[in-house]
Amino acid sequence: MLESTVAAIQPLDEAAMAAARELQGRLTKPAGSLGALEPLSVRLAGLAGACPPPLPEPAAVAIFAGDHGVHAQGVTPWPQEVTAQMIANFLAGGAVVNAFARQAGASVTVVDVGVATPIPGADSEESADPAGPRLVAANVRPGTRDMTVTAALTRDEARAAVETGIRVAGELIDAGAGILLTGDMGIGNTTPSATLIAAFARVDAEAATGRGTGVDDETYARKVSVVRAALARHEPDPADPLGVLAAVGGLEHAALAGLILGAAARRVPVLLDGVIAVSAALAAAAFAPDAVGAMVAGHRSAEPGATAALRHLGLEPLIDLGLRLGEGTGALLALPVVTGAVRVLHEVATFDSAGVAEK
Ligand SMILES: Cc1cc2ncn([C@H]3O[C@H](COP(=O)(O)O)[C@@H](O)[C@H]3O)c2cc1C
Ligand SMILES: O=C(O)c1cccnc1
Repeated sequence: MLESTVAAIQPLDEAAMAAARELQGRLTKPAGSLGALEPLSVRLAGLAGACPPPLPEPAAVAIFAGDHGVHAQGVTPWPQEVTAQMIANFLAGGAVVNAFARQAGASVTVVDVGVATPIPGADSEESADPAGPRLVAANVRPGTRDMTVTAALTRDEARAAVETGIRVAGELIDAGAGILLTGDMGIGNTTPSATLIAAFARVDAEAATGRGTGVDDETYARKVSVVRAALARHEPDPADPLGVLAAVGGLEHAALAGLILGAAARRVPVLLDGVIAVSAALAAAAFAPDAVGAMVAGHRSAEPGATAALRHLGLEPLIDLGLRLGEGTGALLALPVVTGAVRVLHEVATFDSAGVAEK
């Protein structure tokens, strides 16, 4: 499934992009006045192979959740159980991602791809709201292994998680989604994110590592040395993305890479959230460079590694609000910007049709 998905990812359609550029030039506004929205609309036309491209509706957030063996190294102040507890919170609709999803009109799908502790209330018989958040049980293993000691995952485990992401993308698109948004939950996951960014974007451990949920100076220094130790132990080869994900990734990172590949193969845009998402996007781009055409960077996370990853991908984030939460929150806040970029091509009059004089 991974190989056939990668093979299905094709370059953007040049004719549709030319048509969108030409249309942008005829709309009743000075050329270029919509800034970053104009090249975004052109790229989405190229992705859809149509001008105008479809409005990116409805939106679906997929939150991939997993735990991390490297938690044992003291890289986060939060207990591992918080991953499972936050899943219960997502399913009850009480997290920030739920508030923003309601605002944006997006569905929420939570995928347990490798949580280590029981999800409170997950086995309850209570009939869930069919329109409410949904849990997909796809646990590959209860958390990764500690990457400072051994590979986090076997190649087969990493592949299973990637293929879960591809499958979820296909299911959401089959159910009608016009855009996918990445979400994550996994206590400790900014550490593998930093390691993936250092490996793929070839930046130093310190440049790739941030303070995550707000660690103190001592924990930050430990975190950088954990990233450095993992890189030294595994010497991950960016030309072998499955190997990199297995050595130093997380199950949610692998699944997010799969979601991105699955969206790109179906030519549906995927709106990236923060540092976890962009580290997974580096893996997706290593599998299939043309997958970058389907990626829209929602926001600039406060994590320094996110900026390094976006630079490597050649993506400019749409918004920059200093967010450092994850869950899909930054992607959801950026969604109206993406919709606006496309809506312009559908609804704005041309100088000709509106009888507005040109300069
Ligand atoms: C209550 C709570 C809710 C969250 N929602 C997202 N994250 C975010 O923080 C975690 C990564 O940070 P670190 O690597 O420092 O542990 C991830 O679970 C991420 O999604 C949360 C973290 C907490 C504590
Ligand atoms: O950038 C993010 O998404 C992020 C940053 C810190 C902690 N969790 C997530």
